[in-house]
Amino acid sequence: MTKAEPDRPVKLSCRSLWKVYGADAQRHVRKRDLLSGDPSTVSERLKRDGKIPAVIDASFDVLVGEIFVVMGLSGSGKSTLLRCLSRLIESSHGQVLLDGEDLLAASPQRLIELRRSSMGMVFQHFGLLPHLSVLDNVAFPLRVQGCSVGERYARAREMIALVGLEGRETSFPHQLSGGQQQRVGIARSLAVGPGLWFLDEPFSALDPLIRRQMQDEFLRLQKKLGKTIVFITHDIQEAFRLADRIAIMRQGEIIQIGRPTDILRDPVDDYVAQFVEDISLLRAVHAADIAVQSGVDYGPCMETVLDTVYVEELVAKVATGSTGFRVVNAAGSVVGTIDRQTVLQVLERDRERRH
Ligand SMILES: Nc1ncnc2c1ncn2[C@@H]1O[C@H](COP(=O)(O)OP(=O)(O)OP(=O)(O)O)[C@@H](O)[C@H]1O
Repeated sequence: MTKAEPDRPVKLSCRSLWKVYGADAQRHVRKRDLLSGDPSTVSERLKRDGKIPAVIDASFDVLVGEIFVVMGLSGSGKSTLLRCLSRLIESSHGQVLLDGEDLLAASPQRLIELRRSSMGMVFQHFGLLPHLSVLDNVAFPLRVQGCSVGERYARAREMIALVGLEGRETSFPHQLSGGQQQRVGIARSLAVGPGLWFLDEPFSALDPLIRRQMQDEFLRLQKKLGKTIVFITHDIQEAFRLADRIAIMRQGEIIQIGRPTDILRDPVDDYVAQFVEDISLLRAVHAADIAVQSGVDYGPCMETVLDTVYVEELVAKVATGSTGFRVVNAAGSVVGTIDRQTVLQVLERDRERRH
């Protein structure tokens, strides 16, 4: 298996993926044409020929256990990319490897198996079966897999509890709010225990408050489950809240891939810089990003914090008297320290870039 980081194997690998729409594109777009020049020139040529290059030469790796967010404006190609990755549609060219297995070469039978056992999918429109109860909706994919009644109801109840819908097992979709329906969709997609989870704008039909709650819920679930996730959104705030890494798409091309803090610090061009100008550094930079290996003791008002907390939290602590921080990871090992001054510098930098 390829390794992008020493201890994080690659779950999903996408190599030079293209999807071109248009009359007879599948027949008329030849692979050698796609490879006949630099991708931007090829894509301009395709457009002149009346084709729509929806995904242009996309390459990236998604690591085991990471939330990989694909972000872009409407029409930038996000859904098309996701559909090519899950092979809901056929790409025009490229390679998609799931745990090293070439998905684009998989037989229809193998694809069905993979979809049933290894991939979960959640879409914006919840896609629940209206005539089935919550319990039966969640148990449905297990029925398709051929699990016994006892087994599938037990698992479905477990998933319903996981998404906080205990007590609503006998309700029907129309009796639930949008947020609750999406929870059922999430429970259903998790029922088969997929290692890879595709989410296409799962919260965008929800109003802002519920959306925020669902994002928190999603992060809580992910902490527990540690799935590998490809998450599509057009909402930059959502992308920055959820992502381990973000891929930014513009007109079919991925123009930057990076951790939220790297994108903020070093946007690849003015387009990306404008996109992220409203994002607060305080909610994008984590303690781990500014910790240094110094071993300095900042005295009795030094606090211990997790490496995943945002600087926003550190600012609040500094305001109430903290003199510095000892930063630890989830296993409790010290990864570094942060002095009060560094926290205040991030605050200052955030003020400068937003004024
Ligand atoms: N079946 C199709 N036939 C022709 N063109 C298509 C088809 N599906 C998508 N497109 C075009 O491909 C481009 C990318 O569309 P896509 O739906 O992937 O974008 P998106 O970023 O997901 O947009 P949104 O956020 O609005 O869903 C658009 O120009 C769209 O019009």
